[in-house]
Order: sequence, then structure tokens, then C-alpha cells
Amino acid sequence: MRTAYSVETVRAAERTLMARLPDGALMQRAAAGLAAACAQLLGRVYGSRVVLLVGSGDNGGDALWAGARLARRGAAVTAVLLAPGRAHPGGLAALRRAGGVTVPAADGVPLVERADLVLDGIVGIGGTGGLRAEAVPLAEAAHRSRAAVVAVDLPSGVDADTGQVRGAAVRADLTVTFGTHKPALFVDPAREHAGSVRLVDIGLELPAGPFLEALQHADVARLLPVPAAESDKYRRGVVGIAAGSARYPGAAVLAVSGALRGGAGAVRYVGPAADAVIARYPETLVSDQGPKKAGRVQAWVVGPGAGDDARTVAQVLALDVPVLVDADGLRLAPARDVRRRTAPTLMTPHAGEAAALLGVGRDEVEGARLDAVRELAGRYRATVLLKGSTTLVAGPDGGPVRANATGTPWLATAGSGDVLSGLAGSLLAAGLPALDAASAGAYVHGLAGRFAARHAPAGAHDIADAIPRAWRDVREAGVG
Ligand SMILES: NC(=O)C1=CN([C@@H]2O[C@H](COP(=O)(O)OP(=O)(O)OC[C@H]3O[C@@H](n4cnc5c(N)ncnc54)[C@H](OP(=O)(O)O)[C@@H]3O)[C@@H](O)[C@H]2O)[C@@H](O)CC1
Ligand SMILES: [K+]
Repeated sequence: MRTAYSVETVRAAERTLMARLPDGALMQRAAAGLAAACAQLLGRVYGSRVVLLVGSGDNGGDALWAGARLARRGAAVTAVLLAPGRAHPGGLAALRRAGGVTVPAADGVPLVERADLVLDGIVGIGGTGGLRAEAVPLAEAAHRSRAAVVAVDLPSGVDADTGQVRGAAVRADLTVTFGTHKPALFVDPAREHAGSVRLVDIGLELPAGPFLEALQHADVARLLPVPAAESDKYRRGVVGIAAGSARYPGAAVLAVSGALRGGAGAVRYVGPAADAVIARYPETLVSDQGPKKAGRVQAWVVGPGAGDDARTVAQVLALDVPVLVDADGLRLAPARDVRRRTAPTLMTPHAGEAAALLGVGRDEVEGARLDAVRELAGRYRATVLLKGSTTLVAGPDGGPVRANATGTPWLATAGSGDVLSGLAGSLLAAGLPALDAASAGAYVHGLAGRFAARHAPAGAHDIADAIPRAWRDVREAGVG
């Protein structure tokens, strides 16, 4: 599991550690890791052209010390000083001793354009807001140029704790971050600016409860249900799908397609699309009695393609088993009915649906995804999975938010969300707690999207068909 901590926690851990170490030791650790990552990226350090963008704080200090290391290995290093009187004095002296030179910001653009490597040390966890005016042309030149752009700790201009980007921000190919990941590195829109991310251990000791966590194969492998020898379909869990309408039978078929691959022992369908469901998946148990009388079900999925069927949504919410509410169901589920439930509720909106529930614009949700997912989880006292390129899952009682790293833009295809609702619902029926069902579901779904879309566009059915492959991939890597 990868974890991220807030700036406040990082600062506290930094203070504790600094009190035990000689002055500057932490920065040396950071700079050594940073220089090594740069050297690896460059391949050949000797003769390469390296430009450092240096702000007024320790982030710039890291860049200067790393630049000095690269200069000692034969790189031609120039530091562009954004705040000339305030650049880190020790780092500046080290760079000069190693043969590096400095120029003012106004002279930086042509140098950046000709560089092999640009190190972004403009601002790190001490930053607020987007890039300041003098840094913008330099960041743009770095983006245009053929240089590899390496962000120091964070891409400058992003908000470390929220992943928000207010104004211009550096776009990096690689971010070398120190001590721990920062939330912005897992959450869009900031995450997109970070490129790939490398963590350098500087010895920070962090508390047990992170701010954010991102599951990896081994974590998901531990969560995925495995039938025991004596399992029958009921013990493995039956998932009920109350979805689809005469107008949207496809949503029902797709939700069932995800549910059949999600580990439950059986899938029960209720709704007006039974013929379409049976035609495609004859193994589905179909009931025409409505959710209340449908027979044994350990978790329900309600909402995909439901149109205006508020009655079914209300019936499902009144049942005392875990319920996943998606798509039309979100609009039809009154907050008070969700809050009143004692069994877990999992809501799975995309940004547009989340915006409608919160009464804000879609841009607002997309720009501040962490805030939005937590706000919804609090308001509904439910687990909320906010879909998107970085899917986030928040539980009703606070605690770490989970960010999913397997997403791909290929998942943004019609019906892909229906497949996810079936898959995550199936995991709920198999007995996973809502936070785990949501995050393991998003993980496997994202991976399936990647497999389905390798080199070509894929439809929602292809994603469902790729779930077994993704599941195997996770189990084989995780269990060994
Ligand atoms: N934590 C750790 O364990 C370790 C941390 N280390 C490193 O230290 C970094 C944090 O250093 P830091 O505290 O000096 O802050 P930093 O990010 O350099 O900002 C400095 C100043 O920039 C300014 N500024 C603000 N917003 C801005 C903007 N949008 N655009 C431009 N400028 C802006 C503002 O000053 P102002 O101009 O407002 O007076 C602010 O005070 C951290 O990210 C990591 O790299 C490592 O060395 C090892 C261990
Ligand atoms: K930076």
C-alpha cells in the first residue's frame, strides 16, 4: 500500500527528525536521491545541459544541492533564480563550488529551451496557489522543450494537500518526492502534472493513520474473495441487481456482466430488462417480484438505467443488507433515507452526478475531488466512490481516503460505470466492507480497462470480459 500524508504531518515528522540530526542532513538525503534519479533519467550525466528553476525556499535548496552533485559529474548546470536575494545560501555556494552558474529569471527561457533536463525547484510543500507570474514562462518553456522535467517533491503550483491546481503549474515527467507521498500525487488534477513518481526515503517517521492511501496488487489480492471448499452459492453471496428499464435495458445487462465476475455465488436480477439479461447471461436468476420478495440476496445494486423508478430505489434502500446506489439511483435516493440505513451504503457517482448531489458545478467537483468525496460521504453517512481518472473512495466516518491508481482514460466509455457497479456490488455480497468493496472493485475494473483497451478502444462489455484476467493478474502477483 502506498500512503500519503498531509503537509502538517510531514512538517511535524521533519521537526522531530531534524532535532536528532546534524544541520542540513535531511536536505542532503533528499538531494542525493534527487541527483541519482536525474542521473538515471539522463543516462549520461557528463556533458548534459541541466537547468535548475530555483525558488526562495528549501525546495530550491534541494534543487541546488542536487545540481551541485550533477555538476561534479560533468553536467553543465545553470540555476535560474526566481528570488535571487533569497535562494538557499548553502545550496548556492555548493553549486558555484562545483562549477555551476546562476542567471536571473528574465534570462531563463532560452536556457530551458535548450536543456536536456530541467529541475523544478520553484516551490514545494511551502507553496500556496498556482505559479507566480515570473515562473509561468519558464514552466511553459519547460513543457514545450524536449528536456526531461523533474519536479522536486511536487510539481510547483499544485496544492499538496488537496490536489487542486489554481492557476499555472509545472508539468513534470518525473516527480521525486521526499519522505512520503503527498496527497496531490494521487489526486487529479495535480496528479496529472506529476508524471511518474519516485519516493526517496529520508528517514521520516510517520504516524499510523495516513491521509490518503492507494492500494497495490498485494493489498487487493488479500481482499478478493476466495471460495472455501464447502462454499455453495449462498455462502459465496448472492448479489441482487435492480437496474435497467424498458428504455435502457443495456445498463442492466452490463451491471449483471460485472456482477457475474465479482466473486458472488449468484446474481439475481429484478426489473423490466429480464429478457435482455437472460438472453446474454442465462445463468442469472430472474425474479419478477420486486426487490422485497426476490429471494435471498446479500447485497443490492440499484440505479443503473433506472430512469425515474423511485419506488424500486426506495424499496432497496429499505432492505437491511448492503446497498450500492449508482447512476439514476443517486438522484432518486433521498439523503435522509440513506442516512437512516444501518447496513452499509455505497454510492458511486461520477463528477457530474456528485456535482448535482452537492448542488455545485461539475468543474468545482473535478477541481477539488477530495473535498467533494468527503463532503458527500459525510452528508449521506455512506461510503462514496467518486469516479474519474483518479477514483477516490471515502468512508462515512472520516479515516484515510483511498485513491485508485489503475484508472485509464479508456474507462471513460458508455456503460463502464454499470460494469463497475455490478462488480463492486458483487464484492459487497461476498462480504467485503464497503470501503474495501469499492476500492478493490475500482482497482480490478481499472486494470480490466487497461487490458481491454491495450492499443485499441474498448467497449464496456470488453471491460467486463477482461475482469477475470485482471483478477488473475492481481491474485498471481499478490499471492505469489
Ligand atoms: N519536509 C521535509 O522533511 C523536507 C523538505 N525538504 C524540502 O523543503 C521543501 C519545503 O521547503 P520550504 O518550507 O522552505 O517551502 P518551499 O516549498 O520551498 O516554498 C518556499 C517559499 O516559496 C514561496 N511561495 C509560496 N507559494 C509560491 C508559489 N505559488 N510560487 C512561487 N513561490 C511561492 C513562499 O515564500 P514567499 O515568497 O511568499 O515569502 C514560500 O515560503 C519541501 O517541499 C522539500 O523540497 C527537503 O529538503 C528535505 C526534507
Ligand atoms: K517543485
